Amino acid sequence: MERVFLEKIPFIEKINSNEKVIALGDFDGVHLGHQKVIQKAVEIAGEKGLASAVMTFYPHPSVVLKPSAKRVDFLTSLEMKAGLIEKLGVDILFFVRFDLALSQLSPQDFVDNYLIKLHAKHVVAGYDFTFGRMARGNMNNIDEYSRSMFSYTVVPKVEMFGEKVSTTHIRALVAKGAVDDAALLLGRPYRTTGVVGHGDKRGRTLGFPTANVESKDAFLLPPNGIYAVRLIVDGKAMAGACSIGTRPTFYDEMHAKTTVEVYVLNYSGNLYDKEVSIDWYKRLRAEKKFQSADALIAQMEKDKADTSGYFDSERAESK
Ligand SMILES: Cc1cc2nc3c(=O)[nH]c(=O)nc-3n(C[C@H](O)[C@H](O)[C@H](O)COP(=O)(O)O)c2cc1C
Ligand SMILES: Nc1ncnc2c1ncn2[C@@H]1O[C@H](COP(=O)(O)OP(=O)(O)OP(=O)(O)O)[C@@H](O)[C@H]1O
Repeated sequence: MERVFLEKIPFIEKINSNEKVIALGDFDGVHLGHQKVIQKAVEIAGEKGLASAVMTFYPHPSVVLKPSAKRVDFLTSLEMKAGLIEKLGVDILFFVRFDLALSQLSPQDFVDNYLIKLHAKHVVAGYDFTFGRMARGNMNNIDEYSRSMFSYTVVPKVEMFGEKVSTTHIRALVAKGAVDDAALLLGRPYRTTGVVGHGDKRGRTLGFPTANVESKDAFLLPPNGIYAVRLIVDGKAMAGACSIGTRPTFYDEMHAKTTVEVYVLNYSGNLYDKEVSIDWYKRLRAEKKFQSADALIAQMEKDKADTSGYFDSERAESK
């Protein structure tokens, strides 16, 4: 898949002249609704013998339109988003720089300067997609702006649990720890990425060495607690119990710092400085302050058993 960053109009020299079917949207999370929109574009491109493309925006429009609300709750980094879109069979991914100037374009200027210039022959978006200043352009009036240069398809609402599958809903689920429900809407487990740093090295003295995962991207993290996860290292997925929290057994509130640590089941080896991903499957319990290290160890034994139990039953179900 070709990745093209479009910084400023005119960017015409960057564009190949292939006629395209373009799917439009922000696509944070690439959830089931987004997948439907993108798959539709790939399918129509196949039928018409055109190239398939996705147009997305960076940074996220809310970063520009509401700078006061510092966003730290993205479901996917730019890199993850691109990887997921690539898997859907898309030929070209356009990242359009979203700035105030872009937000002020009229719907007609957006259509002229982006869709027509990029040689769109067909456009696909969800039923609630909007474009142009004050969100005046939408899928009911897009035809008025198209200059008869492209046709279009509107993807109807994809629903689950009786409501629209949306990034807003998935963020709310992750934020309350319902990572199992979030996975149903994403079509895969919720994933965060990071690098394994050097923790306090206390874990091994407790008999539970942990990989402390430090993220550079502004991912949304589930709330403090213990989770059944898979840690992905060098392409290999390993079951683990993940603790996210301030370790109240060892640190008082004054010294509390949130860490994300994974105890990988049945593993001994060195994970320091590795780039890893965490797939979040199931919240097991809240974080607690224990009266002694021994009491914490007893609970961690139980967490380990609960994690094994969770993945055993998951395996049995998928057979
Ligand atoms: C499965 C698991 C459950 C944990 N549960 C708690 C807990 O309930 N309370 C707590 O204070 N710390 C908890 N921890 C965090 C431990 O205190 C932490 O792993 C230990 O202090 C080692 O820290 P270090 O990796 O920075 O050396 C848990 C860790 C794991 C792996
Ligand atoms: N559940 C859905 N069903 C059909 N189309 C959808 C659905 N969710 C998103 N889309 C479409 O996918 C594209 C990208 O949507 P967008 O990134 O705005 O996400 P969203 O999930 O609707 O997010 P938000 O919760 O922020 O409104 C748009 O064309 C949008 O209309």
